[in-house]
Amino acid sequence: MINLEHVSKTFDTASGNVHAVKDVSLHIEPGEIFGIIGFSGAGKSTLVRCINLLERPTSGRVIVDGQDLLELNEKELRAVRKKIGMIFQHFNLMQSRTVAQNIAFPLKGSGLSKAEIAQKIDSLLELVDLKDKANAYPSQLSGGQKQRVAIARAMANDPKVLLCDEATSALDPQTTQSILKLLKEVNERMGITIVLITHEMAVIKDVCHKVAVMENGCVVETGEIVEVFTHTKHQVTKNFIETTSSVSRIHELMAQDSPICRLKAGEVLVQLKYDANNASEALISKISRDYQVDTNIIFGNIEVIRHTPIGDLIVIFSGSKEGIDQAVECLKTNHVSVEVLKQ
Ligand SMILES: Nc1ncnc2c1ncn2[C@@H]1O[C@H](COP(=O)(O)OP(=O)(O)OP(=O)(O)O)[C@@H](O)[C@H]1O
Repeated sequence: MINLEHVSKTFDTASGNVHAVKDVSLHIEPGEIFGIIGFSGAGKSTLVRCINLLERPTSGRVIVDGQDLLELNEKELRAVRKKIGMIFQHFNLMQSRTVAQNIAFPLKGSGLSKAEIAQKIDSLLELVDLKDKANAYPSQLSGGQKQRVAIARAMANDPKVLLCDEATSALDPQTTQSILKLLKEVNERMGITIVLITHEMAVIKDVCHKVAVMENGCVVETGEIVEVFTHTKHQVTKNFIETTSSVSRIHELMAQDSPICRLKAGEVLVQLKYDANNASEALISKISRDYQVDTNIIFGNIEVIRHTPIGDLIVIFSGSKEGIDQAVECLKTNHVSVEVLKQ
């Protein structure tokens, strides 16, 4: 659906060049919810704005639904942009217009009759559950309701793609959940491809199928969400995942030299990560049997991401050095991620 090929964007500023996006290539499948996560300034917004050419890349290709956007003239680009809706952190609603007028705005020049537009607004209000607010003004709405209006407006032209730039960052956790649920519904019911920027891993975990992690203008890691959570490659990704997991407390406990992670001679403290396909319980009894390695589970966490249970365990292995090495190898061969924290 969306192909970004070697996309770079450099801003020419008074204080020199800013390389906001550096040689990014991404492939986003139709119907996918694709998350882009990174800390402030990583280049997320610039990259997403390259998808509808709100920013023109300095180099590279942007292909949406088979069309190379950089080769289109203004008129062709306007037509393509209608099929790419966008929502923003601060909603960008027109304050002097009602909810219904805001939603109707993108339908100007669409050729639809007044009755057809009224019907369309009605069904969009129903979709975002705001039927009773058609004549309200944005100032009379809560943040979550404003974002619902923005979603309805972005959907007015039946887009194929919806770009969400920090769409939940200004909302409280409960409202965030309700907006994410609505985005999931839009994706599942209408098959709309969603590209979602955030700096919160919890948002990615809740709704995305795939994720790209950005740092300093580059994509440093990308993949299926379960794979990225269970076989994390890059330190930035680890830092983001730690914000959503209680298991990361182990690092604090180690720094405090807590008694629960003090080791006796020959013991090793490890973190195991696994998904439902390689559940570690059976493997733990296997390594105990085959290599005489005892496993003491200190604490752990199991959560369900994209219908897949993902486990994260902190354990102490005790046994011979050779036995522990073989046990670690056995776990890795069975696709359990093993990180030695202390030995
Ligand atoms: N129009 C612009 N002119 C000059 N520099 C810009 C412009 N837009 C963005 N930048 C710079 O590009 C870099 C990436 O910014 P961008 O907004 O894409 O990052 P981000 O990851 O979305 O950050 P945030 O989460 O804070 O929005 C930053 O250093 C920013 O200052």
